[in-house]
Amino acid sequence: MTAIRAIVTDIEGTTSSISFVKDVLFPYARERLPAHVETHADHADVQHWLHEAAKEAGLIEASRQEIIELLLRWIDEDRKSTALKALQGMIWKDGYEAGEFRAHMYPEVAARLHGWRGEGLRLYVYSSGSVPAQQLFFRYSEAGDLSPLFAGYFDTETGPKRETASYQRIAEAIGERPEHVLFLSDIAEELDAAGAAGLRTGWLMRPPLDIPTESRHPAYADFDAIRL
Ligand SMILES: CSCCC(=O)C(=O)COP(=O)(O)O
Ligand SMILES: [Mg+2]
Repeated sequence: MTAIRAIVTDIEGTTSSISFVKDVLFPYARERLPAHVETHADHADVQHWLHEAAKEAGLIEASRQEIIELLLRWIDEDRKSTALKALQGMIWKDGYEAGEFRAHMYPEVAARLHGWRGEGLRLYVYSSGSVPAQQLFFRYSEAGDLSPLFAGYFDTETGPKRETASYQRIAEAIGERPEHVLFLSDIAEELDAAGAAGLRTGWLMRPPLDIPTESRHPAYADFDAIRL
């Protein structure tokens, strides 16, 4: 078997629970998004992402209020829009820094990440959340600051998570042949795309899911079960 030299992990459903993202992070951003956009309307980055959101929706000359309503709808639909994710990340920063929440980590994740680093593997994140949101997530985790463990972060600016070309770009960016890179996710379509790019894959099926006897990607109940 080819040696694994780098691991790229998804966040939601893989290192951390879906419910932390859906029941804590998304409502926090939803509640504060209108006021955040209004009070930061003169900031260049906020203006940029509002413009990008309107462009994505094909809205011409939309008012700020219309774009805010659009973004709230996208939060409800869990749309993986790069513009929405950038704005959500800015709002979550306030929550993390005020100590209102810490990012959930499944119990074995921190020790296993430390273990892989100790074995010389390079670790990366690929999530729909923006790169700044990912950095905050691991910096303010329930298991302490895990951000020093990661060599880099990728978001949808690299491409959608269900497209093969995104994984080809990631392998190229980290300077490894795809067969030396293991991608971990809970979503079969993401793993299919990574596998088609030649990456090794690991499907996290956390309890109460049962590990099937056969599956199209190697399936694991947690990080400790992963065999490199
Ligand atoms: C960076 S934490 C928030 C994650 C997020 O916004 C999201 O949509 C989850 O996407 P993932 O690709 O990690 O499943
Ligand atoms: Mg996921």
